[in-house]
Amino acid sequence: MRIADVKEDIDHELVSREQIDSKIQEMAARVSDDYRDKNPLVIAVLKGAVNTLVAFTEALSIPVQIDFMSLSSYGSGTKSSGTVTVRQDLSADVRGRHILIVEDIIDSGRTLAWLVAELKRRGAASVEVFALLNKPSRREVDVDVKYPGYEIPDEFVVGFGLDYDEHYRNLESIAVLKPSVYQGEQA
Ligand SMILES: Nc1nc2c(ncn2[C@@H]2O[C@H](COP(=O)(O)O)[C@@H](O)[C@H]2O)c(=O)[nH]1
Ligand SMILES: [Mg+2]
Repeated sequence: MRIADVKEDIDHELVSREQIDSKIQEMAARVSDDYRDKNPLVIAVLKGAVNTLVAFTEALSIPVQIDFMSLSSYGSGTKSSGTVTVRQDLSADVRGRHILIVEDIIDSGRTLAWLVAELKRRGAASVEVFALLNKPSRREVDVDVKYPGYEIPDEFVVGFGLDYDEHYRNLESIAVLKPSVYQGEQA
């Protein structure tokens, strides 16, 4: 789906598909070098990171395993509740594994900080992060992102896996949603 298909809901495009693909290729090349001979386990946070995971793992030149975790701190709104809930856990045992987390976006940092700590608690040998988008002005908790994507302003974005209330995930690029779409939502 393209911006033109939902143009009444979109304020403007923020990251084009070409920019997304180019950043993912750049990070995949770095990761392929860094993880050669490490047999990493790539963990994607559902559902928003799915598009990034697929493009990223296809661009790698090393074999990896893939697993998923479904975490929620947002419910159906645009503001984090601050509490991370596990909706679906990993199927893999992370003990002794080199883990690379793939995330769509870092906002407060609470989701990632929780996940990194949890994977270390479970005995991972190492835990690093690739996040396609980052809103540094919103940070509440420090997170170390070894493979950063694009820094974006404090705006609510959708597309390339990111949703508002389960809509817009199949938009091909990343765009700012018009506030009129979500104004009036429950706090
Ligand atoms: N569709 C959007 N989802 C967003 C946006 N900013 C954050 N998020 C979701 O929250 C988590 C991370 O939040 P955090 O506060 O714990 O860092 C992220 O994975 C998304 O699911 C946004 O602008 N649009
Ligand atoms: Mg996410």
